[in-house]
Amino acid sequence: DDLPNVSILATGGTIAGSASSATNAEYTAGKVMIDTLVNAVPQLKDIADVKGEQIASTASGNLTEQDWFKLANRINELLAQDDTDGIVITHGTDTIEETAYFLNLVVKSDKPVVLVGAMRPSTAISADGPLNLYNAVSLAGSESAKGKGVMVVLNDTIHGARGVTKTNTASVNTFESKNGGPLGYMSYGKPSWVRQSPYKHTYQTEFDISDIKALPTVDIMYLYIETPAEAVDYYVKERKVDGMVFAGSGNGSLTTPLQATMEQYSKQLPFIRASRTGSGNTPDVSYYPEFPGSQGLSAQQARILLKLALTETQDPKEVAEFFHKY
Ligand SMILES: NC(=O)C[C@H](N)C(=O)O
Repeated sequence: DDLPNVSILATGGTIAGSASSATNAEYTAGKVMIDTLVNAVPQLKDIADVKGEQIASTASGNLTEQDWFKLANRINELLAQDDTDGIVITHGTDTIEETAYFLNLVVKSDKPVVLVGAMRPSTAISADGPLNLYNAVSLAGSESAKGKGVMVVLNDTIHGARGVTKTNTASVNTFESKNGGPLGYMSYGKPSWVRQSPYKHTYQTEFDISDIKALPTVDIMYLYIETPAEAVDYYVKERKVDGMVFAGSGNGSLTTPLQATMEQYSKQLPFIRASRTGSGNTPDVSYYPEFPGSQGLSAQQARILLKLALTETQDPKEVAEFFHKY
């Protein structure tokens, strides 16, 4: 047949969750294996030739950098083959925005890569996973999804990896694309597009993890009234971080004591200013010359870019430039 070949790489999450009844709010994530999820949506065979692989089976907060390497290397291997047209990754929604952005920076192909999850477990009344999976497989096999970067699909919406974030603990409409809006929408497998990302991604990026065994250590500190400045000493001296991201207040503001402590280390390692507000720009500003803004990236996405930037350069000024490109 001339259906597209789509590989589904499964990692767990609520889409593979199972509860004791169809109305129980408590469930175990990552219980149901990929073949069962695929068999639950027989319509998939009308839109693609689907192959499934189990990469992990967990709630997404438990995924590790080693899982990311496994996933990224497998995706690059599959997409290099002529008989793979696109990839779907089933994933828990809690951290889907982190894996999506990581893959957006390290996948070396313009073929579609789509992450998909669900807010209701597979056993629930009106489970959202089956239609989300149908949309994801269809999108991964779509010619028009090529070159758009890694995408996240839930609730009939196509989000680009940069800026997508979970905004609600329970709603099926939890995902939003901050600072720009979604790339498009899905209607029973049919994509329609409204924008493109102006940032570099996938086949355009300079990052290459194929020979890397571990990424530099980057942690996040969250700012609030009376944030202990000595926590910075702990991260630098005890944790021995290679860089740090601050979820600052407002557009990446710091407290005066925090700024003073950070300045002691600013020649040694980069500190990036993100925001705890959840949206809006975090620009470079003249009053914090040593501390570049994340340019609107959330702290958790800025951490990933900083890790990858540190594989290319240790120079804080050069690191800062990556935040304007990606
Ligand atoms: N809706 C979900 O998928 C949440 C789940 N705890 C996870 O991220 O694995």
